[in-house]
Amino acid sequence: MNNVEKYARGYFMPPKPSMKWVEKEYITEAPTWCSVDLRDGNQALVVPMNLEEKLEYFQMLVKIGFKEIEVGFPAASETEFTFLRTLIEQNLIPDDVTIQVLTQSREHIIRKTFESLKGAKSAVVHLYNSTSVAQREQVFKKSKEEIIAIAVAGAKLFKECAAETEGNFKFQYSPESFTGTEIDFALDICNAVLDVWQPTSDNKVIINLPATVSMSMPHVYASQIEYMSEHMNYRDNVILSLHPHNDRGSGVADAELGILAGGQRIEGTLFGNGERTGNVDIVTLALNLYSHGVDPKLDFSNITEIIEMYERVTRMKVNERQPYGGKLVFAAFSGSHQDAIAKGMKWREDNDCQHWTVPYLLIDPKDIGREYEGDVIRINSQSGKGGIGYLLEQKYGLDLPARMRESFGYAVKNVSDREQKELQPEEIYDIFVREYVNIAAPVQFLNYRFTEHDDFQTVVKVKVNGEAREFTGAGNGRLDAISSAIQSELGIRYSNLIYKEHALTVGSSSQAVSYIGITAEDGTEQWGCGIDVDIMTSSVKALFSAVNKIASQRG
Ligand SMILES: CC(=O)SCCNC(=O)CCNC(=O)[C@H](O)C(C)(C)COP(=O)(O)OP(=O)(O)OC[C@H]1O[C@@H](n2cnc3c(N)ncnc32)[C@H](O)[C@@H]1OP(=O)(O)O
Ligand SMILES: CC(C)C(=O)C(=O)O
Ligand SMILES: [Mg+2]
Repeated sequence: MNNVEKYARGYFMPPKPSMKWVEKEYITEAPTWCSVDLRDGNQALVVPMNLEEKLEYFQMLVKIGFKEIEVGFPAASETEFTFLRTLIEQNLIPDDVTIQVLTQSREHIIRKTFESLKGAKSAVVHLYNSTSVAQREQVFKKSKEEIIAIAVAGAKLFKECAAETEGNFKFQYSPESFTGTEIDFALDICNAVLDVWQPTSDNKVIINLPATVSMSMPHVYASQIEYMSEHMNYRDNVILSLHPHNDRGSGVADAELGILAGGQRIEGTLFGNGERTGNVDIVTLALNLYSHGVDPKLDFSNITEIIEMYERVTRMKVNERQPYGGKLVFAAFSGSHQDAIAKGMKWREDNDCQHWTVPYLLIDPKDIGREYEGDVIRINSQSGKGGIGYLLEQKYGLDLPARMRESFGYAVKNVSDREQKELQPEEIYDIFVREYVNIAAPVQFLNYRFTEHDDFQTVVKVKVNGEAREFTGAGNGRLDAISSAIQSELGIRYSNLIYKEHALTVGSSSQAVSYIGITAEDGTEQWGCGIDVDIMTSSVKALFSAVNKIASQRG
């Protein structure tokens, strides 16, 4: 790749850009959203959607809350035309939703477009022609004046057709390839169209400034938008719309800075489907606003359902790292992230938090229908005790002592590392049970009885390697008595007994769970867990589990 001299910047920075948008810190209210999924998105698909698919998609867009929807390019194909007729004739357009259709500035296409709109209560009719240097020179081979004439002729025909067609029509004009157009020429052509349409406060016109191909860094696009916004005639009666594509990966940034610079309306698609690298992703834009505490006026509370429909009817895939929608965007595999998330969640439970501040999670996954369990803390060899412990606690109600979490964390990581795979919660639970719970070999605990005088005396029935035996011992508590019986009968010494117990609130609520940690003579710490309906028995089982780990290592 050594042809860099082949390339040069092809955009036009406005003269003396004032860049007032830089001083604005954030977007204070949602723009008007216009979905172009069924037009720009559809025209980019390998197999464009059929009638039923477009209908299903339209209904989902309505459910999400879009009030403006570009439903197609009616003159393009029979399916496009029939789709629009179906929406109108079957009365499928809610009263508060305005449909939009696109047309080139060519007489027969404009006439066909208005024909398709017969009977529509209201619609935005969208006219475009290309204005960039490259398109003027190479495609249209026309002067600036001739390009303006194409736009003006279309604009005039719009008025004529609208007058002949019953319905309430709003007009929209796009200088297509705006980002490769000299800024003053873009202004001239928009003003020429506005002169024809004569917008008023009751009948505003939409001027849509597309980054048909994104060519610059976002601050340039924002400066172009600000320039147009400040210099355009009839500005009060113009709705300034933006239509970013994502060629440089900056569609979202273009849209956000463009809004700061004066854009009032955004055209985009769900998950950024669209020509080449796509249109700007409205899910991201809307949820970015949401994350700042600004109501986006779109509802993505069931993103899974939206993705299911989107993938089925477009035959596209939502990338796993796609902001908000991607399967992995809330997932934390790495130990320190999991630990911080688990602590952050706990903090929220324990404190009266007004705002969401959980580390690493920009928004609460639950707000868009994602689950903490399965979507957030996921376990592999990069994970740590915090996340693993959190998962055991959330899903199985097992609240391990801190030091046991550490020991268990390493056990789980080792399995994941060895098997080179992610571990599911059930597999983690199985490892826990296998490693710690009610371990009965080589010593199988059967039952105990106590007598109490000055201290507690016990007789514990066990089987050692299958052979029945009775251990006896005494201590100043029941567990202490059993512990001394085990140590003297088995000849095993340990110290630093750590004990924790709680009721099992997940699953069967009548169970008690105990955890015991002991330090063997060689200094290693061993952990055991006992689960039983009786709390005393659960702690004895926990002790035997820990002792069995020392005993089995001893051979
Ligand atoms: C950036 C965008 O997304 S723009 C929208 C793009 N979407 C689409 O094109 C999808 C739907 N389009 C179609 O189905 C077809 O292109 C149709 C039906 C609209 C037109 O079909 P055709 O006339 O057969 O073909 P085509 O689009 O190639 O026409 C090109 C001609 O239109 C002219 N033209 C293209 N766009 C425009 C326009 N916006 N205004 C006026 N003339 C235009 C070209 O200069 C060319 O002229 P020429 O015949 O003198 O060379
Ligand atoms: C028709 C126009 C608005 C378009 O889709 C674009 O320029 O990308
Ligand atoms: Mg486009």
